Amino acid sequence: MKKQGVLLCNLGTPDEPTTQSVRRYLGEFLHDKRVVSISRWIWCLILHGIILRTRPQKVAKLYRQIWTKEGSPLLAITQKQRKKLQNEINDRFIDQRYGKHVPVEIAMAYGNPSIADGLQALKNQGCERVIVLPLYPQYSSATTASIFDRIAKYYKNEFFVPEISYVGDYHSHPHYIHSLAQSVRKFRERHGESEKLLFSYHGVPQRFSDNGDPYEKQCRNTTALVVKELGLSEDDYAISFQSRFGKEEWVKPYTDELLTEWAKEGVESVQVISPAFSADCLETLEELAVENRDTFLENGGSEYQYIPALNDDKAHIELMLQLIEQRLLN
Ligand SMILES: C=CC1=C(C)c2cc3[nH]c(cc4nc(cc5[nH]c(cc1n2)c(C)c5CCC(=O)O)C(CCC(=O)O)=C4C)c(C)c3C=C
Ligand SMILES: [Fe+2]
Ligand SMILES: [Fe+2]
Repeated sequence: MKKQGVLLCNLGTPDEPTTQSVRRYLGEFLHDKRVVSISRWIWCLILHGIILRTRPQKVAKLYRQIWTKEGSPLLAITQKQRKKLQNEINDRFIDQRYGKHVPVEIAMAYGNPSIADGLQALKNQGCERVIVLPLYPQYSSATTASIFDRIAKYYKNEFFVPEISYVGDYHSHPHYIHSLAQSVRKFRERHGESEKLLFSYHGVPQRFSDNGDPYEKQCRNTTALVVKELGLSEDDYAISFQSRFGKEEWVKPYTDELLTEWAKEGVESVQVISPAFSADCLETLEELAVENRDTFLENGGSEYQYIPALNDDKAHIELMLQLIEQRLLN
């Protein structure tokens, strides 16, 4: 029986909310061809000449607003997810079912702990089979595939490559859909209903969809499935895309524009959920919960509430466990 291990992956975050640390993180992130694919020399000129000179200071200020005692929310939440998942694996005697201890490690595509750190930790524990779970419910080449690239890069220098089982996406997994629907229901039990429910996803350039990246389609499908489970009608909800970066066209509608339109049309209350994020981070805690809230209220809306990501909720850990158990070999 092969010893098996799990690698929980996410995007990554700076080590500190300082200009220097954010510059290092953005430098690594924005050099990835999966994220920005324009001609290298043109992009390096723009990146080093403009973006890395101006953006880090601005973004570090935003990180300082969401930073916690435990560090960046994205990393702190991923660490909690790991701990709870490991406890579940131990408590349910999954180890015994699969013969040997099943360790769970975390890794980030950019920053720390890196994909190489995570794979090295599993190697040190003797894993001959690795289940990679990118915590991106919807597949995108900018996210899921960039983790795949880093895994391949790590093994280029290794003599032994373990068997790898890779979770491509889980955008329509029944337990994921149910967990999202439950999170809306529970939020509404506590805070009451809003006029509109907005499903705001991190966007990608329109070019991605045109070239066959299934991300947008999967976001739309997740929304349709959650809406069906909640029994909402067309007027009750909408889908939108946030976090645009750069000058090209991104998939539409844009979250900030839709919120402005709604507020101007007289929509008074909105609740926003962001299903592409498995952990709250800068894009939800600052952009969605603060910036977009201001946009809605400044344009005439009166109530705006953000529904937190699934984070380390019991149902989310259960979903991860199901995704892993489907892939563990006896
Ligand atoms: C959830 C899926 C994500 C997709 C798809 C995605 C695509 C994508 N992102 C950028 C550029 C930036 N994203 C940034 C932050 C960020 N992005 C995601 C997730 C997805 N990105 C997360 C979880 C985070 C938050 C990280 C944190 O530390 O909290 C940033 C950094 C912040 C900033 O400078 O604004 C950039 C830049 C592109 C270009 C892209 C698709 C091509
Ligand atoms: Fe460069
Ligand atoms: Fe992003």
